[in-house]
Amino acid sequence: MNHHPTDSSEVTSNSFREDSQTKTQKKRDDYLEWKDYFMAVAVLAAKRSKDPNCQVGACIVKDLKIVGVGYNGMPSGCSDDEFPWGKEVSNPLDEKSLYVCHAEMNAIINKNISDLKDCSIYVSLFPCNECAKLIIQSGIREVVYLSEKKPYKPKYMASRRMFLAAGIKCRQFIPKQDKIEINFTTNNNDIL
Ligand SMILES: Nc1ccn([C@H]2C[C@H](O)[C@@H](COP(=O)(O)O)O2)c(=O)n1
Repeated sequence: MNHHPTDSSEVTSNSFREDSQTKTQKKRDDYLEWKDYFMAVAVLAAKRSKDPNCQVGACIVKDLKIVGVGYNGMPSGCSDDEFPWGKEVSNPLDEKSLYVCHAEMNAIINKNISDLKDCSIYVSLFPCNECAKLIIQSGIREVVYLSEKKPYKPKYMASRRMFLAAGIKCRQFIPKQDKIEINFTTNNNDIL
């Protein structure tokens, strides 16, 4: 019996060709590396901060999964319109440092797993001594920071001292690229 290609078999062989083409296509190579991604999440979280002078974000990671995110802000129930954001002000009770929860503290408190043993924390600014204590006590083993302010200040020197003593790996993040772009353009028009 003679077999002539039918329309349907042509369709099948064409779609096979398309399929195998798609399969041999190389993956894109400008995707975000894990470390850049986690630091980008920390930097993005910082954009939620209402602090007029300094915005910090933190992202806690376990086995390449994000388990906590935070940024510096007033405690729950303490209105960020009413509590002071000032620094070195005449009334000592108006110092923001008395009230603000640091990004690392919020990320630790916001954790969605039972404990942070062996986690890494990505933070956009080097942690102060109070956050260093929290980081150590929570079981976090690695600190990756983007920048540091005044490393000679006792509160930052104390952090380094504690990290070293507690065996916490601490390193500065060197980004692959200076900038990443996020845009909210939708593909809605493609549907039409
Ligand atoms: N690792 C850090 C360092 C600082 N912060 C917060 C705390 C304050 O809101 C602000 C520092 O303000 P500044 O004294 O520089 O005006 O940043 C943090 O959350 N995490």
